[in-house]
Order: sequence, then C-alpha cells, then structure tokens
Amino acid sequence: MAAPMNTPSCKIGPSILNADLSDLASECQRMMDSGADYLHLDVMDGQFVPNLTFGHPVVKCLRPKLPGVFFDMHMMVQNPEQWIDGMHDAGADQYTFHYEATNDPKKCIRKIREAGMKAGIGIKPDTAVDVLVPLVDLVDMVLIMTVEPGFGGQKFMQNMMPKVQFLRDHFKGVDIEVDGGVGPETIQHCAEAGANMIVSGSAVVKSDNPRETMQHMRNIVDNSIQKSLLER
Ligand SMILES: O=C(CO)[C@H](O)[C@H](O)COP(=O)(O)O
Repeated sequence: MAAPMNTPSCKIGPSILNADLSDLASECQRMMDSGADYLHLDVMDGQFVPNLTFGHPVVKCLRPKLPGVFFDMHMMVQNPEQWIDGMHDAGADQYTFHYEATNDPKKCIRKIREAGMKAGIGIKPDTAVDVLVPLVDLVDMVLIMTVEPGFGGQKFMQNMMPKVQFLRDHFKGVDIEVDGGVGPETIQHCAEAGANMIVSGSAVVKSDNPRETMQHMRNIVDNSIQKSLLER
C-alpha cells in the first residue's frame, strides 16, 4: 500500500553519546555504514543538563569527514539562540532545542530557519505536551524525551508514550522523535504510540551487530506505520 504524501517514514538516528568519543568520526561512519538514516549529535553545556559534550568546533571537524550525512543537533543547552549561527556555519542540518531552555521558542525557531537549518523542538519528561501545540506547525520535528536528558544508558520511560500518541493523533504528518533508553526491548512502545524518528544510543553503539539492531527496530516502526494507514 502506497503511503499518503503526509505520512512520516521511519528514520533511525544513532546517538553517539555512549560511543568512543575519542574516535567520533569513525564511530559516526560505523553507524552510517550499518544503515543509520541520520546522526543525532548530543550537545550539552553543563547548565541545561549536568553534563558536557562538545560544541560547533567539533561539528565543523566532523562535517568534511561525513559528507551528505544529516546532522540532527540535539541542543541540551541554556539559551539555545546563542549557538544557531555557529552550528549552521559548522554544517549542521537540523537544530533541535529544548522548549524549557528559552524564553521565546517562536523567535528561536525563526532564527534557526533564517540561518537555513531545519528546526526541531523537544520537551523534558516533566513538561506537558500541551506546550507544543502552538509550535508544532512551525517546526520540522518534535522530540519527546524518554529519559531525563543528560546521560546515555538510562531506563526508558514508558509513561511518556501518551505524549507521543497525543501528537500523532493531532498532527498526522509531523516527524516525532523519541530519545532515551530506546532499543529492541522498548521500540514496540514507541512504534505503537506513533514515533517515527528513533534515536538509539547504547543499544546500537554497543550492539555486536548494529545493522541487525537498527533493521529490527525499523521493521517494527514500519509495521506500525502500515497498520495505522490501514486503520485510517
Ligand atoms: O539525549 C540523550 C541523553 O540526554 C541521548 O541521546 C540518549 O540518552 C541516547 O542514549 P541511550 O539510547 O543510551 O539512552
């Protein structure tokens, strides 16, 4: 059955947070060679979350080593406005910021678009999904965190699935990303709720067979998408 134009497709984006960061370019390449659709790059500033990773100078070094790869920058930073230009100059494709980190999410979205990137907006587990309603039509993707942001390898919060389901019910065509504790054991919940952009860190980078792990998750999400089309 052919999917209608506004049906989002499954995309798998490994998070490299728990990969060998001393060998970041090779780890990213390994993920792409194993069938990833995009890379989810976690930027942390030690303020918005109690952890630090890297900023746009590292992204600038990665860009020429991974030509054509879609970089989804997960900006776990306070005042996300301040890094938009730097990330764009470094070669980022999508700038996903947190609703909780800015006083003016609409202005932030506008600045991201003016810089020439796609815009994503995410919420932490304690934030109600309602805050996204006036913003969904302004962005390319919404991110529902399924762990408290800051660290890889945490337990998946299944009680976040009603947020995903709510967004899928009200915004059929939007890309919905889930992030945190997502892997072969939890993917069914994400798929059934309607997530189509799947961030998976530890489960993929530490897998003996990342290709098989990603393919397994893709099959489950694709099956759910097909099922929802038949039910329409
Ligand atoms: O944003 C994140 C944490 O803040 C990571 O992307 C996320 O936790 C992925 O790692 P894992 O799949 O191991 O949970």
